[in-house]
Amino acid sequence: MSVGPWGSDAEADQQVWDDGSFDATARIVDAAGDSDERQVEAALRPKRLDEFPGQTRVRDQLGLVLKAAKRRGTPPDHVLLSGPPGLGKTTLAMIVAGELEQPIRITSGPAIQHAGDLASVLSSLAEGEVLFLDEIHRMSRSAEEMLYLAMEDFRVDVIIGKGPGATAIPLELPPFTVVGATTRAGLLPAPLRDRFGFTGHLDYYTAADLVTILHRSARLLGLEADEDGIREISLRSRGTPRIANRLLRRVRDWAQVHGEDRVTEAAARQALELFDVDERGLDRLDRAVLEALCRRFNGGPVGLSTLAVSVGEEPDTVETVAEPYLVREGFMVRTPRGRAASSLAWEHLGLTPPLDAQSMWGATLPIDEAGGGRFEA
Ligand SMILES: Nc1ncnc2c1ncn2[C@@H]1O[C@H](COP(=O)(O)OP(=O)(O)OP(=O)(O)O)[C@@H](O)[C@H]1O
Ligand SMILES: [Mg+2]
Repeated sequence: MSVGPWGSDAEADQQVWDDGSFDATARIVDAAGDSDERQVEAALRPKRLDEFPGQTRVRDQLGLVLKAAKRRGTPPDHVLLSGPPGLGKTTLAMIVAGELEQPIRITSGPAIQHAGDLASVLSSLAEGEVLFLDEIHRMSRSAEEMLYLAMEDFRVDVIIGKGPGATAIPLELPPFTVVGATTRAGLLPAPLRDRFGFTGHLDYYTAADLVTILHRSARLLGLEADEDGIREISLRSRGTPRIANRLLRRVRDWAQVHGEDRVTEAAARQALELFDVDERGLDRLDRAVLEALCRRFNGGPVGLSTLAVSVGEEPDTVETVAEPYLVREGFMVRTPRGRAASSLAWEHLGLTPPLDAQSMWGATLPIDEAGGGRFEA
C-alpha cells in the first residue's frame, strides 16, 4: 500500500465511502429531472418569451420568427431546440405554442416506435397546431422518414395492407409547426435537421441569469429571498436552471425546518453543505474524482478506468456523470495519456500541487504536440 504525504489509500477510501456508496442516479446536481420533479417544474416554467431570462440570442431570434409568422397568419418554420438537459428546451417549446396562441401536442421520440404511431398523431393535428417532439433523436428510422414528408409537404402516406398488395394512400395534412428538442443534435440525420427552418442551441446560463431565474422562482414559491442567498445558490447551480430551482427548494426546506422564513446566504450555505454541493457546484462524486486525481495520482495523467476504480465507480459513470462538468469548468483536462488535474483542481481542494506536476501531465499541450494519439479511455 502506498502512503503518500496525504495519508494512505485506505484513508482516502474512507473519505469517499464512509457514508455509504455513491448513488449517481440520485445526485442533487443531476441536470436531468425525474417524473416527480417535472410536475413541480411545470409551475415554474415561464409562459412567455419576455418572461424567459437568458439565452438572449435564441430568444430574440425565435421572437422574430414567431412574430413574423403571426403577422403573416401562417404557421412559422419548424423549430429545433438543442442543448444539454435542464436548460429550457421544453419550456421554450411551450412558449412557442403560447406565443402563437395555439394548442400544443406533446410526444417524444421513444414514444414513437412505429411509423403508424406518428401517422395517427399527425393525422389528428388541427391547422396551426404545435407538435412538440421531445428527444427527437430517439425516433425510429421509419417514423423519421414519415416525418420528413410531413414537415416538408404536409402529407403522410398511409399504408393499407401488407406485402406486395400494400398500397400507399396519401393523406393531406393542414399546415402545422413541429418543435423538436434534443440533447444530441449531432445524432440527428442531416435530412431531418435540414427540415427545421429555425435551430436554436441553448447554452449554460451565466450566474447573473440564474439570479434572475431564482428570484422569479422564489416569488412563485412564495419565498422571501435575500440577494446574497440567491447569489449563493446561483453559483452552485452549474449554469442550469433545473438545478438552480432544485437547490432553491432544498434551501427552502432547510430554512423552514430551522424556523426561518427567508432564503438567506447562511441558509443557502448550510443547506447546500448538507447536500454536499460546494461553492462551485461540485458534488461528492466530482470531488472524489478530483481528490483521487490529486492525492493518489499526483495530478495525473491517469487512465479513465484506473481513476474510476479508485473512486469505486464504473468508468462510464465517471465519464458521463462527473467528467463533463469538471472539464467544462477547467478542473480536469483530458490528455492523450489520460485524465489530469488542472491547477484549479489543486486550488479548489486546498492542496499544493507538487513541483513536478506541470512536467508530469503536459496537459496543456495540444494533442498533436503531446505526441499525437487518441484520448486514452
Ligand atoms: N430561462 C429560464 N427561465 C426560467 N426557468 C427556466 C429557464 N430555463 C429553464 N427553466 C426551468 O428549468 C426547468 C427545466 O427546464 P426544461 O424542462 O425546459 O429543460 P429541458 O431543456 O427541456 O431539459 P431536458 O433536456 O431534460 O428535457 C423548468 O422548471 C424550467 O422552468
Ligand atoms: Mg425537456
